[in-house]
Amino acid sequence: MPEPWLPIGVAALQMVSGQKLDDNLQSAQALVATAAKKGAKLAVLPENFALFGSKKIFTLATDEARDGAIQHFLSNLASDYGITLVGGSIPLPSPDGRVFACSFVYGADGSCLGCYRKIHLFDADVGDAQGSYRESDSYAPGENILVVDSAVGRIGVGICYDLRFPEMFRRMLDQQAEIIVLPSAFTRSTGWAHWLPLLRARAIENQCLVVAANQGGIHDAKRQTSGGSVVIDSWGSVLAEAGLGEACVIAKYDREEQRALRQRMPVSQHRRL
Ligand SMILES: O=C(O)CNC(=O)[C@H](CS)NC(=O)CCC(=O)C(=O)O
Repeated sequence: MPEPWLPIGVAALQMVSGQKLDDNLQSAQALVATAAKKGAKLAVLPENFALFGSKKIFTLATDEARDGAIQHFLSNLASDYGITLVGGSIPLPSPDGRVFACSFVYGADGSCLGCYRKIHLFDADVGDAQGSYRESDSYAPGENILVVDSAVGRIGVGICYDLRFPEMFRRMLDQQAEIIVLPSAFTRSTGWAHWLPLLRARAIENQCLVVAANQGGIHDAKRQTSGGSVVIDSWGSVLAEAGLGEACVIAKYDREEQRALRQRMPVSQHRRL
C-alpha cells in the first residue's frame, strides 16, 4: 500500500430495483461504470439489487448456486472497471429450504475477497402500507461477521437491519475494520426516522468510514424504500448524500485523516467492557 495514503473515491450506488433481473443488472452495471468514471475505487450496491420484491428469489438462488451467473457478473464488473465492489446482496440456498442474503466482496482484479450472510432478519411491524415484514419466512440468518482486507482498506460488511445492532460493528472494530459498508433496503417510515442517525453513530463510535447504499423509490403499491444513500467519514460528517431514485454518491476517503483521528482520540484503547 502506498504511504502516505492519498484520498480515494468511494461510491454508494442507489437503485430502485424491480422484478426484472436483466433490467436490474443493467442498471447496476451503468452505476458501477459511472462510479469508476468519476474515479471511485470502491463501489457498494444495495441489498437485493438484482431482484427486489419477487418470489423468484428461490429460483434465482438455485440457479445462482448452480452457475454463479451473478457472481461472475460482479467479478467481471470489478475487474473491467478496476474497482473494489461490494455486491449488495443476492440470494443463495440455505440447507433448510430458505435462502441466505449474501453480500460478496470483489477485489479490483475480480477475485472474491469474501462473502457475508445477513445475520439479523427484519421481522417487524412498522405501520407502513406493507404493514409487517417477516424476512425470516424466506431468509435464513447467517452466523459470522465478515471483515476483509482490500486495496482501499479493511472492510466490514453489514446488511440493512444489521445497522440496528451496534455490537456487530464493535466486533468489526475488534478486527481493525476501517470501512463499514451497508447494502440496504430500508423502509420509508423507518428509514426517514432512523437511517441517518444510526449510520452516523456507527461511523462516530467506531471511527470508521461508512458507505451505505440503499434502495430508494417506489417498488410496488406497498413497498417504498427510503433512499438517502450516503458516505460518512470517521468523524461522522456526511460527505455526500442522495435523495430518491437511482444515484451514484461519491466522496473522498481520507485514510490518513482517519488514522490521525484514531491517534488523537484512541477510543478503541479506552474500552473497559
Ligand atoms: O424484502 C425485500 O425484497 C428485500 N429485503 C429487505 O427489504 C430487507 C428485509 S425485509 N429490509 C430490511 O432489512 C429493512 C430494515 C429496516 O427498514 C429497518 O431496520 O428499519
